[in-house]
Amino acid sequence: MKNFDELFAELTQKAEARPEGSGTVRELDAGVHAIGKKIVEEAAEVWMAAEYQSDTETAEEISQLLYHLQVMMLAKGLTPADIYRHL
Ligand SMILES: N=c1c2ncn([C@@H]3O[C@H](COP(=O)(O)OP(=O)(O)OP(=O)(O)O)[C@@H](O)[C@H]3O)c2ncn1[C@@H]1O[C@H](COP(=O)(O)O)[C@@H](O)[C@H]1O
Repeated sequence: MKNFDELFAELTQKAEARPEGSGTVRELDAGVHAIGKKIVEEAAEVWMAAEYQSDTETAEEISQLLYHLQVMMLAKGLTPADIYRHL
């Protein structure tokens, strides 16, 4: 189990090291447009899960949305601190 900051640190490291087989590297290479589409898709899955599926499934979809938001943060050079200052 990891928290938001720990996942961001892991993804930052992946973006720098570019290990073979990393989905994060693949997604970053696809660019902001593709990442944005993934965010919209995952957000819709959160909505559908919240209305029609279990709390566990909803939590899983939310985790996937958070992951893709973090990939977008990396693509744009944003850090968690850039986000937290708006919360
Ligand atoms: N937390 C996640 C995570 N959440 C979601 N996803 C990806 O987001 C997609 C969501 O799955 P879905 O079933 O909703 O989508 P799908 O349409 O079936 O999948 P695709 O065909 O779009 O790939 C999958 O492709 C997952 O690989 C994630 N990919 C990686 N992580 C974590 O990120 C870290 C780095 O991962 P890598 O860069 O792949 O090493 C690891 O700790 C992973 O656990």
